[in-house]
Amino acid sequence: MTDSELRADLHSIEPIPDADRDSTGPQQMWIWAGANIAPVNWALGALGIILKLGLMETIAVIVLGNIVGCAIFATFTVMGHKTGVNQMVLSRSAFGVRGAYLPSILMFLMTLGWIGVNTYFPVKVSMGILGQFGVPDTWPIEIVVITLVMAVQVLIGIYGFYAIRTFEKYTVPPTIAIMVLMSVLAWTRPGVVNWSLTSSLAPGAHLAMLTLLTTAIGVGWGISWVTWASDYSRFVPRSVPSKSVFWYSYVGMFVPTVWLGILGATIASTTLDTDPAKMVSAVFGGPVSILVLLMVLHGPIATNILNVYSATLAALSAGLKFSRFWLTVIVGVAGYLVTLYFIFAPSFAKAFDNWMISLLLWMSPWAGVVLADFFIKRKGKIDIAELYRSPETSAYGDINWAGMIAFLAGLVAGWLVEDGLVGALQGPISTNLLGGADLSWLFGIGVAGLVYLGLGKLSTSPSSIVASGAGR
Ligand SMILES: Nc1ccnc(=O)[nH]1
Repeated sequence: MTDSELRADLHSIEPIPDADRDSTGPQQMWIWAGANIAPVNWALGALGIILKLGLMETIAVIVLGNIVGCAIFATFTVMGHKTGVNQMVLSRSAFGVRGAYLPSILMFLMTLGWIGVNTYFPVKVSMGILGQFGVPDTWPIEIVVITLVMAVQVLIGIYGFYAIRTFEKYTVPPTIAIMVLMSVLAWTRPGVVNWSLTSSLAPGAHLAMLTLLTTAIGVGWGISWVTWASDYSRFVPRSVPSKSVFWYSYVGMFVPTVWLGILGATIASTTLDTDPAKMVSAVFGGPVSILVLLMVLHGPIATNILNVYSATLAALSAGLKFSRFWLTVIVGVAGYLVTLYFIFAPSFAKAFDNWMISLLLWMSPWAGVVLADFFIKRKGKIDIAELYRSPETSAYGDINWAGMIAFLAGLVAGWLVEDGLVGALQGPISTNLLGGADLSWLFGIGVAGLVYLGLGKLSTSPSSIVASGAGR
């Protein structure tokens, strides 16, 4: 596959010209719904049960957390819609042209990790279903399944936005139908759900776990998508109001995330296990399992095509210039490694929690800085041409130290009040003063945003001059 074959249907990181901005609100909704009708979203709910919350409170954490988290996410889609620019180039206005290389590289690496995370579940479920047909669950067969799933998702992903939105538009509605069928089966059959499951934790540990899971599976889920948001909303024309971009993206992310989280929690309430293969074979047999297999295989593809596409944009935004061929190789290899890590980890639930908590640690302060810069400091007005000038000449500067310092401050603040499952992710304030509560996402965003605005008041950086003369 060469660059020229793809160029026609693929934009890079330049602003999308008005003539090419032909996406719609509903398409944005299908994109985010598709990305979240993924089996990994079952894990969100199952995680609450495995880490010993009761069923109803797990459901409450998922619902209430996502009301907030999806709003934070949807706010970021507005940025791309207003400017036509992808998320990582947009963050140059807060971090400087080369300063933004830092989040771009973090975003690139994290995205490769997600590809592996998303591949774990479908591989496990496929093995469970194949097992019902007599195929043994051995590691060579797992490797074959991982390879097939990885190959398809990487191929679609490198085709870019137009392939993605068309794929999601047609595949998401039937997938939703399967999701509904699964839910009806799971929720109406006797013995599948233990509705009265309550927490076995002592009161103090219980409260700490509620806050930890609010970060990991509640508010954190929406935040975990913010660095992708504008990459897709930049294709929606200016004639569509930003408000409708916000709401379509919100609903697209909220509904499947919450729904599948609840489905995962309810099934886990009796299996008490996150092993998705066990979850599926415990509840669905025969022909239904084939449908479930289809949904399960669709999920990672729908998610990972976004990951592959946005990983490319992040790499380009970091100034890296490598061919699509090498990108594909890197993506494939990294995806394999992370998938293997999860498959061989003794506890998927704990590995997944560590993954979520540690990536939110940098994403929350990043989000705080970017929100404060775009919506408060610049009031939504960006001088787009300046984002693309050389580091020496751009009005946004080479490295904006206010952005960097605020990011670091938010990172430290978030860590101090974080309480993950391993020592490195347990901050002293949380363990010593807060009884183990985790408030990392909130302090990460809040402290980073406030420090950024505070530093802006102290100095008149070149960028604040541009803000007043903003144009498009
Ligand atoms: N939560 C996620 C964010 C980004 N990519 C994913 O695959 N998942």
